[in-house]
Order: sequence, then structure tokens, then C-alpha cells
Amino acid sequence: MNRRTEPIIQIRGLENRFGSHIVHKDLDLDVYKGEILGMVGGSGSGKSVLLRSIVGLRKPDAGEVRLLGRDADTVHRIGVLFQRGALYSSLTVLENVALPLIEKAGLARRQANEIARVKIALTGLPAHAPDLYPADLSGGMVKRAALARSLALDPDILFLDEPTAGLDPIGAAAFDQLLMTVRDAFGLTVFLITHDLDTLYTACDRVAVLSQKKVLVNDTLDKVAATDDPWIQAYFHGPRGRAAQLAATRLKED
Ligand SMILES: Nc1ncnc2c1ncn2[C@@H]1O[C@H](COP(=O)(O)OP(=O)(O)OP(=O)(O)O)[C@@H](O)[C@H]1O
Repeated sequence: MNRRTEPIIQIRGLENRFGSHIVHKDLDLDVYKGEILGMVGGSGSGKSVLLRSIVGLRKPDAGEVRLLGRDADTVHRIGVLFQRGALYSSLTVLENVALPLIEKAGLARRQANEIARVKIALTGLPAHAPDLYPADLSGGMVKRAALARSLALDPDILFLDEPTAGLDPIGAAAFDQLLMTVRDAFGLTVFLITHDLDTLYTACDRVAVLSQKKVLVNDTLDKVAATDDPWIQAYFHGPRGRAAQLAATRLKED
């Protein structure tokens, strides 16, 4: 497969600043079709600002973001799952997932509901979930419903900001598996911000580290973890990093 030749996300010379506070400078990043890329970095290193610039919610101060070979602001085939899920509390799960199909794709409600039901089932929600309101859902169900909504329009690229934050370890592991299933089923490219080392070990093909205002390294987990940088060493070889690595090794051996 020729997947490494054409990046589906290509960022060159990106700069973002708030007044005199420079968040990104000369940031380059390539993400390839079909991969799950995990973006890590210290708190405040600029992961969310980067995501917002890639999906077109923030205009960078300099540089270029190209998605699917086009300027970011001309591309609509992206799905985004923000950290807090952001479902409309006054709408049922079905209405939440159908909304983009009605508002963005212009479908009639009946047809939108049919597609929405398929997407909801795909995310592993129980049969009665479409009629529930967000307040009736567990944390894991909210994430799944939000995922169903971000998949409603059949995106090529899915962006997620800390999808497993707030989930218990079993729920988080199940969500990691779901992400891989969805990626395989739709040939999606996934860009995810995470602090979750288990997600990095089980679900991500490559890991990008945001540090010193740029992407310091973007490679397979083994290579990233071997990078000679104090933050990377502390992150991957601290007690939590070692535990996640051990768990992932055991999983592979089973
Ligand atoms: N609208 C804004 N106005 C001013 N500063 C901002 C704004 N948005 C983000 N910043 C600053 O940009 C920097 C990067 O923020 P960002 O939210 O991207 O960090 P992060 O890596 O996602 O952090 P965390 O892991 O804690 O979520 C921070 O110093 C933040 O204060």
C-alpha cells in the first residue's frame, strides 16, 4: 500500500499566538491515511489549540494546514469529538445524531433517523439508547453517542480531544477498541489528543509529541519512547508509562 506517500493532514510552518504568548512556532506535522495518531504533550503545550487550527475553528497566525490535499477551510469531511462530548441536553440521542444529517446534509428527518440509528448501533450503545436524553446516559454512553454524532456525515478524518478522559479503565479500554473497529470499518484517519498511556499503547499507530512549541517527534511508540528528551523520558518511563507498557505487552502475549 502506498499510504505513506500522501499525508491526509499536512501542516507546515504553523504559528499560533495569543498576544505575546507564542503557543506554536514553525510546527510541521504529517498524518497518513488510515492511521490512528496520538498527540501527547504537557498541560498547556497547545494540543487543543492545534486541533482547533486543524479543523478550521481557529485561524493560525502563520503557516498552512492542508486536509485531503486542500485548504482546511474548504473541507467538510471531518468529524470532531470534543472533550466534553457536547450533546444537546434537550434532544434525545437519536435527535442529536440525526441533527448534522438534517442541518448539514439536508436530509429529511425520516432518512436522517435511519442513518442515525445505524451509527448509534455501530458505537455499541444498547437498543433503547436512541430515545434517551444525555442526562440519562453514563459517561461511557455519552462518549459513544458523541462518537456516533461525529460519524454521522461519514467523515474521512476523525478528531478527538481526550476521548477516554473521565472513563473508568474498563470503559476506556472498550472505547479504544471501538476506535480501532470504527477506523477499520470506515478506513478513517484518526487524530486524537490523549493523556491516556493505555490508549497510546493499544490504539495508536504513531505518536506525536508536542513540546517546545512544535511537534518534537512523530513516530512509532517505541521510537518516540526512546527519544532523548527529558519530558518524553519522564512521560514514557515514569511509573505510569512503565505500567501501561507492561499491560500492553501482556495483552499482545495473550
Ligand atoms: N482563547 C485563548 N486566549 C488566550 N490564551 C489561550 C486561549 N486558548 C488557549 N490559550 C493558551 O494556549 C496555551 C495552549 O492551550 P491548550 O488548551 O491548547 O493546551 P493543551 O495542551 O490542550 O492543555 P491541556 O492538556 O491542559 O488540555 C495555554 O497556555 C492556554 O492558556
